[in-house]
Amino acid sequence: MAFFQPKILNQLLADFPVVPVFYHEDIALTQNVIKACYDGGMRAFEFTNRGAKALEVFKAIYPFIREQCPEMALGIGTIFTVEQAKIFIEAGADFVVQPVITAEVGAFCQENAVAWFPGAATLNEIYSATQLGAEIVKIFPGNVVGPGFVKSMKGPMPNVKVMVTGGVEPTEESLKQWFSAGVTAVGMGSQLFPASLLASAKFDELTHTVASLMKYVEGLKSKK
Ligand SMILES: O=C(O)C(=O)C[C@H](O)[C@H](O)COP(=O)(O)O
Repeated sequence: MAFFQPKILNQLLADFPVVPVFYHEDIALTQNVIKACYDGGMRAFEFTNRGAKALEVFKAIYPFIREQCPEMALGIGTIFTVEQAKIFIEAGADFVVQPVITAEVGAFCQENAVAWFPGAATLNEIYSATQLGAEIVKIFPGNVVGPGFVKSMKGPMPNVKVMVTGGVEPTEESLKQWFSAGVTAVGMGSQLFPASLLASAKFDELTHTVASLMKYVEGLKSKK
């Protein structure tokens, strides 16, 4: 059973609206990354199902998070099937992220009281996702559609909440553009965790970057 129920998770994303998206097969490195993100103020972490060791690493980071980062939710991304959703939910996933919409995955998450963030890149897909029960729809790939897409989409669908991922840059300018376009949250992966940073193991630097991004977003939200 998920530690964070969907309603609480959705609020957590709205309150801490920058979500790190990460995969690595090294458990210790992944734990260091998680702790750095937590210390910098992030409260939801998306680990992606992108490699053969995804389940093994997930099972190791779950207890680490519960012990060392008690206010952080752990989700699983890159889920396509119910079988995949099932094994990660059994391993403790608080939320399930998809690059696509699989209605059966949505239904399975709802039956198990786990927050579900399906991926959409068109208005039809966004609409379908909400009809299937998604409270926050992931817009992916963000760098392809751009902030203008979110702004225009909010015209006919002002109440739909979106989290954009894919190519989101960890800079103030990029955050300003996305949040002023109307996103509820953003996810960021490769640009927040460049290979050079992971190789140098400068986790203090990561905490510092995360803290300044979170502070900047807090400022953007309070201006609204
Ligand atoms: O597959 C999923 O379920 C995902 O969540 C996809 C990720 O959001 C992006 O791969 C992150 O993109 P970058 O920030 O460009 O690294």
